[in-house]
Amino acid sequence: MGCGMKVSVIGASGRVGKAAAFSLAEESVVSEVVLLAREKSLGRIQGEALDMNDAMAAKDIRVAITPSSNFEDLAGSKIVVITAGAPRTSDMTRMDVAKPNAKIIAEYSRLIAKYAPESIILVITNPVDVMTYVAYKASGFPRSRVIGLGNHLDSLRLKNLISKHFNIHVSEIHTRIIGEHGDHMVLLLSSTSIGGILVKDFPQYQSFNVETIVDKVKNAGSYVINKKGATEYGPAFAISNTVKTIINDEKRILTLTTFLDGEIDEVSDVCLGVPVKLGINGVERVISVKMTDNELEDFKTAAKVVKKSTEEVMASLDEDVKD
Ligand SMILES: NC(=O)c1ccc[n+]([C@@H]2O[C@H](COP(=O)([O-])OP(=O)(O)OC[C@H]3O[C@@H](n4cnc5c(N)ncnc54)[C@H](O)[C@@H]3O)[C@@H](O)[C@H]2O)c1
Repeated sequence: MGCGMKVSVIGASGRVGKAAAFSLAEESVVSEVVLLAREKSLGRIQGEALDMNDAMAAKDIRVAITPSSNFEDLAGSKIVVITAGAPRTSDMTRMDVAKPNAKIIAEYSRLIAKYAPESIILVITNPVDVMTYVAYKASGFPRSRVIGLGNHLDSLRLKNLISKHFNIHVSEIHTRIIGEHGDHMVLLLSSTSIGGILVKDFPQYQSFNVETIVDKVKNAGSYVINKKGATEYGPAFAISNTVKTIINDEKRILTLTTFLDGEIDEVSDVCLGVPVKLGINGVERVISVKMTDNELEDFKTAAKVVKKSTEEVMASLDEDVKD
């Protein structure tokens, strides 16, 4: 195979997992994608792998796509993406599935620590901020190597909406959502810029309704789930984008979930979405952003809410995960 790295996806029979695996297989920096699923889903992921192989041949891409239900196949992975989890229907909150998902994440994190002890874990399963905390504790990995997709997708959704409103190319939009990947997400409006100019200085800002935009981002996932049953392409590309940033050691600043230890207004012992500098070893550092008083207040509320949920979920797990 090429000189790229091995990436594994746990939960690859699911919609986000298979879309992410497909998107990862296309990345030139990835030499092997392992599709991992439970024994009962092995036939399905074998079919997915064959189908993906045909697509790669059409694009002249040489990549190994390995379907497996054997966790020993995690060995040598640079990154392990976890998308396994109980499904969330449009009437369920992300917290409704927190406790059952925490058991799944704890179990898989231990297996990752056993078979791929040098890897970076990228958690997708919701509620992603709480699940990242569970993966951090259960794996015993340093915090730099346990990351959640956090607000990356929220921030991409926001970029899209701002691009549409101002009718300016999406690559010119610099904006960020931090906090919880959920109801307590915080739009950093004060530092949002378009082509280097603060968004508030644009004439179209007069008709820019911040509350409506935030609501649209908050409900974007449920809206898609309602229409087509699941989100796939958005999360898949947000995942492959994050993986590529790590493998290429790009040092980009993405808004991902990480364990906080007082870097932002002394918020600690909780995993939340914040801007992080990302490189080959995972999170290099948390970027402390300048916020208005209101933004900071909202961020602290998000921290409080996620911490409370995390404590509830951790209390439901075995003793050895809580250490
Ligand atoms: N963080 C984000 O931005 C983001 C975006 C989209 C989806 N998600 C989350 O990703 C997860 C996957 O979503 P999906 O649409 O692919 O769901 P899905 O139901 O299509 O797939 C879930 C996968 O988990 C597996 N699974 C279910 N129960 C399991 C168990 N008890 N043990 C082991 N594996 C089990 C299934 O077999 C399947 O492979 C969900 O938690 C969803 O909320 C997060």
